[in-house]
Amino acid sequence: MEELIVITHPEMLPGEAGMINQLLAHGLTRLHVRKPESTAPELRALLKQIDPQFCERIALHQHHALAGEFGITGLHFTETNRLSQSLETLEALKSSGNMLSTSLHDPADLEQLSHCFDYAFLGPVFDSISKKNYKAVLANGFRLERFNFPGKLIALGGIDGTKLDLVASLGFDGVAVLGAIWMNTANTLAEFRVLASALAARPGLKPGGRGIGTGPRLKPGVGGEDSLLRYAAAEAEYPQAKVLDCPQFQPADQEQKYKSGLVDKLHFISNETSNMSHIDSIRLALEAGCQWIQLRVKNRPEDEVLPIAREAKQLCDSYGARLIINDFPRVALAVEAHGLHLGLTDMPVPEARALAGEKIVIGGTANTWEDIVRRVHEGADYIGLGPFRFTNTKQNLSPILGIGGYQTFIHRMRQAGHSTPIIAIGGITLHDIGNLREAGIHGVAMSAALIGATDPQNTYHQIQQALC
Ligand SMILES: Cc1ncc(COP(=O)(O)OP(=O)(O)O)c(N)n1
Ligand SMILES: Cc1ncsc1CCOP(=O)(O)O
Ligand SMILES: [Mg+2]
Repeated sequence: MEELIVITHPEMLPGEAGMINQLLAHGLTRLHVRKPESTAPELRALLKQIDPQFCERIALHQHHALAGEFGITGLHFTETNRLSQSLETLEALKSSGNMLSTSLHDPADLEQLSHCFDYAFLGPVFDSISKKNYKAVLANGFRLERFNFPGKLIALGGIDGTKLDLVASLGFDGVAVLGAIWMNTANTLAEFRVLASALAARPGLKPGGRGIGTGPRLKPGVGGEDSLLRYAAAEAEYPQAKVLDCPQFQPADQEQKYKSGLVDKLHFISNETSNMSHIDSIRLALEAGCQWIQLRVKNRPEDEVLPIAREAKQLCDSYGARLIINDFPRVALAVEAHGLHLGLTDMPVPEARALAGEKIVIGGTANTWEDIVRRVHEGADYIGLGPFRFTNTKQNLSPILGIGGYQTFIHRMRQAGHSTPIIAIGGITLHDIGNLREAGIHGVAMSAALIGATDPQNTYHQIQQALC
C-alpha cells in the first residue's frame, strides 16, 4: 500500500492555501480539492494561491471547468456525477490527458466501473472522523474484490495512522484522509508527516513504485537502512526534487521520530524596525506562507510582551499557524502558545516543562557541544543551534559556527546517538539551506531573509523547496 491522498476540508479555512502549499512542499503527492459548497470564483481564489508547480498533483471535485486555467489534470467524479456521464465524455477526457477518479460506496459497483478511471475511492471504510453520520459501509469480514478494474483502490473514511495496517490487509492500494489532517488545523502538517512516515515505514511498500501523484515519493530505506523517511524523486517525474536523507527519523528512536514530525522545518523569527511592528512582521510571514512563528520581543518587560503575544496568537490562529514564544514561559502559558524557545541563560527546559506542561513544544539554544548535550539531556524538543554567521538581528552574538560547526556537531551527535532535531539560526539565506541540509540539520530559523525579501511569498516557496 503506497498512496496517501489528502482531501481538503469541505469549507474554506483561514490560511488554507498556505497549509496546502506546505503539505505539497513536504511531499504530498496527491491533493483532492473538494469544496462542495464553493462557487467557481471562490474556488478560483483558492487555486490562485497554490504554487503553480504543485497543480499537477491536484484533483478537482467541483468546477472542472477551472482545471485548464491552472494546468490541473486531475478530475474527480462523485458517485452521482459519475452516473450522469456518458462513456464518450469520460473517454474524451481521458484521451486528452486527464487523470480521472471517482467515489464508490458499494464494492460491487467495481464490476461495472469504467476503465477510464485511474483510481477509485471506496468507503466509508470506517466511521468517519469528521462527518458524524457517515458510517462505515463495508461489512465485517470484508475483503476487497477488484473484479477487472485495473485502477488503484483507495480506502476512504475514518482513516488515521492506527488504521493503516488494517486497510492494507483488506487489499487497498492506499488511503485518502480528511478528518485526521484537518480536525486540528494547528497540527495539519504534523499529522501529515506522522501519517506519511507511518505509511513509509510499513513493510510491503513498493519502493519507487509509480504512484497516482507526481512529485517526490515517500519511501523508506533508499540507499541505506538508517533512514526511515526520505523524500525521494525519480528525476524524470519531478526534476526539482532532491533525494534527501532525513537523519532525524531513526527507526530505533520512535519518540524522536514523532518529535521531528512535530517541529517545523522553517521557523520565522519576528522582528521590529522603525516602520514595522512585530505583528506586522508576523503578518508578512504568514501571508508568505510561514506556519511556525516565533515571537521574539527583546528588551521589554513581560507585561508589555503579553498583549503582543495575545495579538500574535490570534493572528497565527487565523492562518492555522503555530506560535512559539521566545524567552517568556509564563506568556507562552497565558496565551496557550504552541511552543516556547529558551536561551542559554533562560529558565532550564525541565523547569519550563513543569510550568507549561507536557503538550507545549520546548526548544533550547546551543552554541557549543556542551550546550547540545545539555539540551539533549534536558529533553528539549529541538535545539536552536547557532549563530551560523553574523547577523544584525541579534545583539551579543555567541561565536559564529559556520558550516563546519554544523558538520562537526551533527556528526558528533550521530556518533553519540543523539537525534534531537537541529534548527540552524543566524544570518541564514535561501542559498545556505542546501549545505545546511547536507550537514544534517532538521530546519532553519530565519528573520531578515524573509522580512527583507522583495517577494516574501516567492522566497518562502523557494525556502520550502530547498528544505524538502
Ligand atoms: C530557533 C531559535 N534558536 C535560537 C534562538 C536564540 O535564542 P536565545 O539564545 O534565547 O537568544 P534570543 O533570541 O532570546 O536573543 C532563537 N530565538 N530561536
Ligand atoms: C535570534 C537569533 N539567535 C541567533 S541569530 C538570531 C537572529 C536570527 O535572525 P536572522 O535570520 O535575521 O539572522
Ligand atoms: Mg532568548
